[in-house]
Amino acid sequence: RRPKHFPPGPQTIPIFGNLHQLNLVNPVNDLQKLSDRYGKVFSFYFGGRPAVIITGMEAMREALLTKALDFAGRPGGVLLSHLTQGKGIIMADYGPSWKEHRRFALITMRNFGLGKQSMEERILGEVSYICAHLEKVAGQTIDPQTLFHNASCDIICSIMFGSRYEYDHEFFQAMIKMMADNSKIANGPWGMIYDTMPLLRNLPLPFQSALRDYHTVKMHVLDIVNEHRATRTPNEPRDLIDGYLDEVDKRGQDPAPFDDSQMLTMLLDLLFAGTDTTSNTIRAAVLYFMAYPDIQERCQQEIDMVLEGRDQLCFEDRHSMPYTQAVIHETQRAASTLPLSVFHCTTKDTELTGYQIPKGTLVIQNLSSVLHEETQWKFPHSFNPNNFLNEQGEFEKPPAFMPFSIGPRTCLGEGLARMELFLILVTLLRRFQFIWPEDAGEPDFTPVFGVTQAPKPYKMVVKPRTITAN
Ligand code: HEM
Repeated sequence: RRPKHFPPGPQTIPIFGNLHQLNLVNPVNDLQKLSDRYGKVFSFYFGGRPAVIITGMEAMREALLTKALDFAGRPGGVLLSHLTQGKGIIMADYGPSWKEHRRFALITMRNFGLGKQSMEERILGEVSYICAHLEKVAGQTIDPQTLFHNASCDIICSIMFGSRYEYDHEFFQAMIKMMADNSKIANGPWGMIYDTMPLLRNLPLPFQSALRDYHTVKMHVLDIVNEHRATRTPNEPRDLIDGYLDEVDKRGQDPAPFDDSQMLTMLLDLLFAGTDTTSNTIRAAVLYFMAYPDIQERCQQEIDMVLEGRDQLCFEDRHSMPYTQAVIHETQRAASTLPLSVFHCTTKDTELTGYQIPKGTLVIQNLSSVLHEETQWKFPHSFNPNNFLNEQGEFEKPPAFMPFSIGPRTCLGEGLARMELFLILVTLLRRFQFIWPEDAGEPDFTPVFGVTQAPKPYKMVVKPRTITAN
């Protein structure tokens, strides 16, 4: 039975709660239907555990901005928190350790060039590997998934480890596969079963491989940390790991909360959060370019005009490319890469839209509902860059654009991700034409659900463009 003044929701049954009312392969539509019936803030039982689902922009802003600290916790007892043991950043409890690691990661990424020339160079350097690969396969029909995953992951590796991997490196490939698999398991049916039925956790079910893979990558990253320890010069950080080791030195006898175990989880957090997210968004963008060749061509005309035969692009160029900016943002809106964000929990007894929510309640942000909310968008259900253009054709970002979430737990990598999306997609559009293969049927936009949602695997043909100087 729901507590008094708790948000309303569907009738529960023993053991399952409301789980039987969700399509576990992709629950987003079902959550939207339940909101249509019970309101923007409703409750749902995952087994015996109550969760509050937030739908739509107004309620989202009330929870994550107006009552930011009340809703800034992360839940324990779910697969992701078991993997990370509540350490690092993503699944860390709201408190001093999370705050200091988040601050450290943001400052260090800035010191290694975020917002400065060097981060642009790092990303553009990686883009040259993508272009070299695409030139080799020009005219052939290829699946771009691995290529974009490799590139996104390598950018994070270069910030953390000081060097990138060759795309065919054995460990690199294993790590990328682990991240894609774990993302699918963590928010898919097996993740739900793990989270709601603790009695099944020790059985040999697919979430066991998620736990095993996570440990394998962690051990490899530990080797990289130890190598850094042996070769570093204190106070001359080459990368994020050296920066962390300097921080531990600075803190002397009592380095808390900085230690090896926190560092490893933070490194895996950044790898995990920074790979699939960006790569799946790039893949969605290319799918839309092929499905809407007129939009692709209009971007290319704008890019050619702004760059005027210049070789190199820079992040500042985005201000002169309103249409292309609109297309990239529209991709993020339509792709809704983290449809249910990362789960939160309340840090104290609180209220939302008049309902009472006790401390420790699981909170799920339906970000996808905001990105498609009918009262917030000119064209909520179709792919249309005009969602981000005003009547003068200028780029404008509506307040309901929140793919990175909002509030104190908002995506730590937003700045990096926005720079990557712009530099990678604009360079690719400038150099190549993306063509939907003739024998591939109609493009299918149905997403594959996970912590990070992805387009279904697809094939594409690339053709090098002749850049026209204006
Ligand atoms: C298109 C790309 C990306 C999208 C759409 C995205 C989206 C998100 C979202 C929705 C959250 C959850 C926020 C919340 O709980 O309220 C999040 C958290 C996070 N993201 Fe991203 N992200 C992207 C790229 C990145 C990159 C490149 C990095 C790495 C540098 C990164 C690092 C993180 C971290 C560390 C968190 C946890 C923040 C915390 O708990 O304090 N993300 N991201």
